Amino acid sequence: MTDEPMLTLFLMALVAMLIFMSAVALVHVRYRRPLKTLLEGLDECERGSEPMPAPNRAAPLVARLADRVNRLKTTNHLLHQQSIKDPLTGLGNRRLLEQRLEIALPLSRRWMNAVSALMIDVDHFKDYNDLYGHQAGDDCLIEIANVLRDTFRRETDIVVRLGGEEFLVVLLDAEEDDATRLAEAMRGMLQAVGIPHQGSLVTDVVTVSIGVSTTASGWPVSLEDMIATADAALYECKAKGRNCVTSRRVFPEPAAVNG
Ligand SMILES: Nc1nc2c(ncn2[C@@H]2O[C@H](COP(=O)(O)OP(=O)(O)OP(=O)(O)O)[C@@H](O)[C@H]2O)c(=O)[nH]1
Repeated sequence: MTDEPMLTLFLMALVAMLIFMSAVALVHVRYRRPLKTLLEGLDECERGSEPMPAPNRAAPLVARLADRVNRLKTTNHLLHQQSIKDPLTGLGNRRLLEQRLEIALPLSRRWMNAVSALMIDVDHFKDYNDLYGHQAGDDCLIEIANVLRDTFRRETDIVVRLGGEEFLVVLLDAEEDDATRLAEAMRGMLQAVGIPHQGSLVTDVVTVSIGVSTTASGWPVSLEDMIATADAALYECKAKGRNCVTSRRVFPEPAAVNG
């Protein structure tokens, strides 16, 4: 072989190698680096609620992926919010209550704080619906939810609609007399709002009956115990003629105390 074909071959190999290396560098800059940033961003996202950072000079595909991930995160957040909210009143629902109490009840027990639950039931609500119609009934429930929001304003107050015309409020670090006073305030405020209810046997406006249950400080109790006791207190209210507040203390099962 002469020198000339060898040189040509060498130059061709050099050009091929340069093309290959440029391609590798291009893939690295346009895809690998942004993808790495994207994956690091995904890890960050999983740890916190920060939006996904779009990598600098990202390849269009990678930027679109970051955008999709962010949209999915927003949708997930919205779905979660919807799953813990009552759509009619905007208050929380039972799932929210359970989520918050999972943390709050053990903490309250450890700090020896009393916890109170208020079971709130609208008086003669079936008659209200029958007289004014279902839509008016819905509006009435929304108005009651507003009175609840106005009464229970602490960040730690948990206010939910359990379903139908039943609401539950859980007050952390609230003794029986504080809880009863607040329940009375709510009952009075709703009566003062004066939503007409000509079908009520109590008075001519919408009223509520409230059963209050309070745990003994430092004792283990479950949400079920609190609801059952508040329900029993509510039953007493209804028997006494409605539009009133009755309270009871919650005592845990002996097994729970020993366990
Ligand atoms: N408008 C409306 N009505 C509802 C909703 N959920 C439940 N209800 C009605 O609430 C009424 C509850 O009736 P009852 O459980 O008999 O209670 P009540 O008539 O308030 O009787 P007392 O509690 O004993 O005073 C029923 O007529 C249900 O149809 C709702 O989301 N919207």
